[in-house]
Amino acid sequence: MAQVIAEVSRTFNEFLLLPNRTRTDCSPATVDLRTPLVRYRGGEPSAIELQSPFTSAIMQAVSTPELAIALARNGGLSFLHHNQPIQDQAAAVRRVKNFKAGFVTSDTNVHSDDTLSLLVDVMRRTGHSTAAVTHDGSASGRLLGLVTSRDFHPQRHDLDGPVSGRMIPIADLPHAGPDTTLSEANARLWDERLDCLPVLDDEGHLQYLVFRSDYADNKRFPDQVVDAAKRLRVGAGINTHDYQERVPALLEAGADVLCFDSSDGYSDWQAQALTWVKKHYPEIPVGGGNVVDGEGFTFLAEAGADFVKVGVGGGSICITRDQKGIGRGQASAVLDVAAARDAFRERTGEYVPVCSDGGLVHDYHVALALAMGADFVMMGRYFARFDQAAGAKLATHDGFVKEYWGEGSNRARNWQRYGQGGQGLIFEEGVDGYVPYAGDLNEGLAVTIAKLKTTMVSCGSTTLPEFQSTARLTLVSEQSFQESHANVTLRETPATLA
Ligand SMILES: NC(=O)C1=CN([C@@H]2O[C@H](COP(=O)(O)OP(=O)(O)OC[C@H]3O[C@@H](n4cnc5c(N)ncnc54)[C@H](O)[C@@H]3O)[C@@H](O)[C@H]2O)C=CC1
Ligand SMILES: O=c1[nH]c(=O)c2[nH+]cn([C@@H]3O[C@H](COP(=O)(O)O)[C@@H](O)[C@H]3O)c2[nH]1
Ligand SMILES: [K+]
Repeated sequence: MAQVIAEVSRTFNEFLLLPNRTRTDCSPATVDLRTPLVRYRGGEPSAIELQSPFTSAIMQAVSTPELAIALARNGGLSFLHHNQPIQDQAAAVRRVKNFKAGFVTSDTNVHSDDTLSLLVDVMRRTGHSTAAVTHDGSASGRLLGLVTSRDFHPQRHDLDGPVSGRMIPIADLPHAGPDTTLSEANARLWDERLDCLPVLDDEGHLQYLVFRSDYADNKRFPDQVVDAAKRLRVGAGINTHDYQERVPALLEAGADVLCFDSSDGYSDWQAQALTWVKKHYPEIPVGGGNVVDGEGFTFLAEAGADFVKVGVGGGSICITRDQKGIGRGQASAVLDVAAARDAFRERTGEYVPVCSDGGLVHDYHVALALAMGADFVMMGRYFARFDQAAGAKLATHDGFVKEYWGEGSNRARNWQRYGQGGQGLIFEEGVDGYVPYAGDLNEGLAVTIAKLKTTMVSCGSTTLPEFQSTARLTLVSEQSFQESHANVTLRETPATLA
């Protein structure tokens, strides 16, 4: 006979945190959000630590190289999606690993005989006003000169003339060699009063541009997640179909960590694939999932998973519960899995971090997931709203939106699902839609981090392990849920005090 779990399956909206005593040394400035990403033995540090407990979802609409760079600079980590050819995903990994703070690959490039009017078009398209003039018009061609929007004016200069007529030629242009460090480049920008310093290789080919206007930007990220060579860290999603080809290519490209991406990780496919990766590439950490209970967690931890992802059907674009009748309220799932993780540590001495994936609707849900035992969270909708995500930004009568679609939706054309038994996609497990546009990740995530730190201060915790072990949670009734929201008619515009 089927077994019925006695406990009701609960979501984050049903819980609130109780304040604990806050001591005077506990303030947002003293809160430390560091958290382990991968399995470690008690007493030893995790081989990869995040500086803040955020990862971005393994989704086409979310985890681009641009987003991965921005998130790693802010202390988190992205998992680049695998719903693309192996060489394309490897190239995306390389783009993140080759990122050098302050060293920009020029995106506004022309030939010396291109016209000024073409240059105006290129500048309009990229939004940048400094162009590299190279022998082949590419970002890595031999540098012939630089031309900026200040070097010509449509009323003074013939826009049909060549850019070479207005560029500053390389002979007169201060430039630097390939071994230049960022601090050396910045010193020259200030000492020589330059706006831009091109960095060339030994053959005179353009490598990067360093801009004075980025100076403050480079100092802004004290919490970057980097490898031993100070390169940003990046993760990559993999699947249980083509891992024997995909994993070596991703490792070659420099991926720091991998994660199996599946709606249901409690399967022999995933255990076999984990065993294979651990046997052939023991050096690379690899996460597994998704699961929703202790049984699924223990299965994957025993198969070698370096972290386990929790969540079936709770995501904002998910319709798995409607379609397959599979899933569990995310709060119940995280609590159950976290208990199994603690039991696994007791039994084996190994700590296998837990990730709460999907279904985080409000910023405070992140605090709840962490309090319930998650070591870090993964979010799709949240990151899809930012400039750095892949979806197009569209204007509506209510303001801007960004496109966001599920990996199980028709739009994702998820090849491994299409490939089943030679059939196409029989039914969708995700939707295709829009989320409100939220601007730049750097600014949006800073607000979420500030809220999380303030919540932890109210709960009297300066570290995540302390938060997890001392948090007190209460269930909310429908009535008290109503009480939580503002109950006045809101002004259309904020009031200003005289
Ligand atoms: N977290 C969630 O609640 C959900 C997530 N998704 C997302 O949708 C995407 C697709 O997920 P899934 O459909 O679960 O993909 P999947 O590739 O894990 O599974 C697809 C089907 O292939 C089977 N399978 C897996 N490996 C196999 C192998 N080596 N040989 C033969 N059959 C194999 C599975 O049992 C399943 O029936 C993922 O990006 C996932 O994250 C979709 C639905 C729900
Ligand atoms: O049922 C689903 N159908 C889909 O098409 C789909 N695509 C992604 N995912 C999962 O949702 C997570 C992101 O959820 P949020 O947008 O709520 O952060 C992701 O991290 C995934 O776990 C899907 N689930
Ligand atoms: K299963």
